[in-house]
Amino acid sequence: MATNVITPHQANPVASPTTVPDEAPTVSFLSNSSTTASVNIEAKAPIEAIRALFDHLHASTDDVSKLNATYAHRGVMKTAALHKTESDQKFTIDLSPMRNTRIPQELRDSLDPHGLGEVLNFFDKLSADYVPTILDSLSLLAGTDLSAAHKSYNMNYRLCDYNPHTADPESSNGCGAHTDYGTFSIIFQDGTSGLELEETPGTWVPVPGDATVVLTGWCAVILSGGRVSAAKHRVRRTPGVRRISAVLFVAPDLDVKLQPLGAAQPVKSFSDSIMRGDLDVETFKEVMGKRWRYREGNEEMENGDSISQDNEIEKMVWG
Ligand SMILES: O=C(O)CCC(=O)C(=O)O
Ligand SMILES: [Fe+2]
Repeated sequence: MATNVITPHQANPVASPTTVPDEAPTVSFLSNSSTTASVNIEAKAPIEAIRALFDHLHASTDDVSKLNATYAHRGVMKTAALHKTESDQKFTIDLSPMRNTRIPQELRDSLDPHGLGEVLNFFDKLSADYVPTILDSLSLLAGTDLSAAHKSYNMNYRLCDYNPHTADPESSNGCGAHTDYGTFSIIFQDGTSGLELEETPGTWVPVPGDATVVLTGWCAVILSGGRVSAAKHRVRRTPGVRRISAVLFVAPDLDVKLQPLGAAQPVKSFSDSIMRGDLDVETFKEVMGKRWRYREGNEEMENGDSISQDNEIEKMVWG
């Protein structure tokens, strides 16, 4: 497999000119405007297990109900795309590693043979193997140590099924344009293209379907004083084509104040409220999550609320 070099600032993601052996892992890049740091992700997501889990749940509304009952607050499997044409046309399963332990054993026993056990083991091992290394690389870009703000492993394990059988099978909207809220996300894909990065406003660059990418999010931008930038991205659907992805989201601890860390002057101009440290991760996550769920079709907005998640956040961050 070619080594894919992905940065949001590159006109075309291209195979690296350096020759790599066939078995070389796909390489992912964290990026800021002038520097890239590479992280070799050798892990391969259990795509077959993820597909099997979705197939089972699509066929068993009973198991979906049981799974969703383990997190009555928001549910675990999001199926709004079944009846809403205007929302993202995909199915999502959000597994919180903190909550996994609370899936009753009986349900684990019935879902593990359909892939759940393999999926959870994959993410648990992935986070143990890569989160510290990636935080170290990001700390170099940020010019400050980020590990102290990430002690509790505040993570989300997300599975996505861009399935042709949704309310609007012809829609190209798989996942609307957004910037992830946390520190970084690792995206695994099943070989199907569709993921795109925004290079300059309005210019979208496709990511090869077999690349594993690490994308930075808003929390990395703020904690690094603007030394790390975050890529806006989206997923386009090809009608009739199924696409499976798996994403590990890593965010700072919930009580961390979102302000530039360390003694160095920020390189971007942040809002007064960010500079004062008024906003903590938990509050930020709540604001981001509301807009996110609206786009996914899982929550209605109040009249007058902005539907554009990034505009709202940009106002909070840059003032
Ligand atoms: O499915 C993908 O490739 C990306 C999904 C994504 O960006 C997200 O869930 O935040
Ligand atoms: Fe994302």
